[in-house]
Amino acid sequence: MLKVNTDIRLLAPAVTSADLLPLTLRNISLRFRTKTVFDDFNLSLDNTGITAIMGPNGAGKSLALRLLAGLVKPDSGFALAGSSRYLPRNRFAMVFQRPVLLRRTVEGNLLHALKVAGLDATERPIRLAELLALGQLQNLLKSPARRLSGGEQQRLCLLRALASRPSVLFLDEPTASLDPQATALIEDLIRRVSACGVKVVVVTHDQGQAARIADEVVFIHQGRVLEKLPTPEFLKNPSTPQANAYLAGELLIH
Ligand SMILES: Nc1ncnc2c1ncn2[C@@H]1O[C@H](COP(=O)(O)OP(=O)(O)OP(=O)(O)O)[C@@H](O)[C@H]1O
Repeated sequence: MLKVNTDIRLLAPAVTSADLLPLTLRNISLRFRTKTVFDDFNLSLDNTGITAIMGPNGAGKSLALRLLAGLVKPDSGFALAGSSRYLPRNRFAMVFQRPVLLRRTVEGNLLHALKVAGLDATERPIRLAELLALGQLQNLLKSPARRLSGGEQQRLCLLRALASRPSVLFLDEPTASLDPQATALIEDLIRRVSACGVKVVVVTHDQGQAARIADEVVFIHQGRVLEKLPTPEFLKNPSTPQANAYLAGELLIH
């Protein structure tokens, strides 16, 4: 475990996230051929902490995350960061459910990310060592990234996302296929990133994970936000029958 001041030097956003909040989706419509995913979808995230997006399969969670991050363009409506329709993609970072890593070593992947983040060549080795320590990957420095275990790959993806010291971190089911120990390491990192002032938005199906790390939960069902509540309240006392059924593990088809 690194010290608090090291965390801040490593993880605090290069520019505070304050001007990017709320993250907003306004009057979004999105359809694929015959399927309408969103029809006048609205969402506003003003909480500076960790927001979990939950909901059944196909509800629109991943697409909502991608719209917020500016990775998907809606048919109509728009995303806002703060009051601006210009989304500063260089201040956003995204980690996907399935790690996508370069065919290089752990070191090669991180050095590439640090170069892209604009660090000059003399600074990169220092930051590389700090990031490796943060993710407990020092011993795997020279290993091909794609040969790592699922948990190690996901940790590397998270470190790579943090290389640019983003203001907002988007995570799409980052621990979906990981065991409890690997999940705990990722959650510890997410909590520390958030404590340093990075706005975190995470899609998860894991109620335990929401309870452990999220300050609030947004519940999406069939392309609509049905709930937006502090996590304990959502988990104990959701107000809609759909969220109750989802939390009880019932199939939500309609
Ligand atoms: N590129 C695409 N082409 C066609 N349909 C798509 C595309 N991307 C998403 N969809 C559809 O949009 C709907 C919402 O997708 P999304 O990935 O946001 O769901 P989700 O809530 O994240 O689900 P899950 O929990 O299963 O990951 C789904 O019905 C999905 O099949």
